[in-house]
Amino acid sequence: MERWTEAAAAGSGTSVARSAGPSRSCALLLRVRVRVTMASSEEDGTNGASEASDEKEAAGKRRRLGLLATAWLTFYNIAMTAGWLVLAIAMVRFYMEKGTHRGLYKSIQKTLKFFQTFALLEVVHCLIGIVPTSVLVTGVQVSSRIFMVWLITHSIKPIQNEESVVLFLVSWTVTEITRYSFYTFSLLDHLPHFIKWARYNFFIILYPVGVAGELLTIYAALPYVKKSGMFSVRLPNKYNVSFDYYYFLLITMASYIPLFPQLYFHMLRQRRKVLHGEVIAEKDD
Ligand SMILES: CCCCCCCCCCCCC/C=C/C(=O)SCCNC(=O)CCNC(=O)[C@H](O)C(C)(C)COP(=O)(O)OP(=O)(O)OC[C@H]1O[C@@H](n2cnc3c(N)ncnc32)[C@H](O)[C@@H]1OP(=O)(O)O
Repeated sequence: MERWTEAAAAGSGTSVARSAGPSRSCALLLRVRVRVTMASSEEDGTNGASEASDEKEAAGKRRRLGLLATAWLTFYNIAMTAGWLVLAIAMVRFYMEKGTHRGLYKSIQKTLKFFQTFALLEVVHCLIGIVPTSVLVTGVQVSSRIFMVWLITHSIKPIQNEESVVLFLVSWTVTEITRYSFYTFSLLDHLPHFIKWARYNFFIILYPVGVAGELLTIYAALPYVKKSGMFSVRLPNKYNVSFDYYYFLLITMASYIPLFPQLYFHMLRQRRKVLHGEVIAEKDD
């Protein structure tokens, strides 16, 4: 039988770490979640009491979040789950009808662009403190997706039929259906175990597969970018500034090396915390 308690490790003893103000996500507060493992619910006979306290905790969490924020997040997560589901259905239908991935991106691009761009709001959610997530981690995750959608796949038409595009599209889609439905059911206090399990297990495979798809797609774009000189600014010009998109892409690819492991290990820590109740001490930002 497990029960969660949260304590701020700033020497303040047992103050609750989950406050919903902007300072929540920005303060360098060390959040420590302590799992109190009880001998067994049958032995101590506290099963009912513990369930009641879980419910109280959930109700307290909702109160702290505020009705408006909860309503907005519920709407947002339902809309995003629906959007990515529409995308999944469109991809499966396309493949079943055409039997090839060629033309797939073109057929789903509008939906993809809309919902992936809408996800910029996630950074706003962190900034205003209505979700307890790091602005930095969310920012890197969302900006790399926006970059892939707008500055790579949308802008460089010849690569839209690459197999690697399918690789990241499928990884993103499965991930997002799971993730947004996880948030929705959590907010509604009816989280099926399978969704929780999927949220914190699928990423183990989908994250590397998605990143491989992204890197291979950028790699495929390099010759076109070099040849066309797109998004590049050459000297001489009146601002005396030069920018080479080709080298920018090489630097971006290299930046996956330090950044991706951080996101992956963040998710592994979340997994240990949520599925196995391990004690985690982590800086929020
Ligand atoms: C300009 C160019 C820039 C280029 C940069 C290049 C470098 C990039 C390198 C890395 C590239 C990565 C590319 C990504 C590829 C893919 O996505 S591949 C597919 C697989 N992907 C994944 O599995 C993604 C996994 N990532 C995520 O889940 C998130 O993006 C995250 C930010 C990493 C998630 O972290 P976090 O939010 O901390 O985890 P959770 O456990 O889900 O949430 C923590 C708590 O926050 C609550 N919450 C969060 N969001 C919401 C919400 N929308 N609604 C309600 N609640 C929310 C959540 O419930 C948790 O609360 P508690 O349960 O109370 O703790």
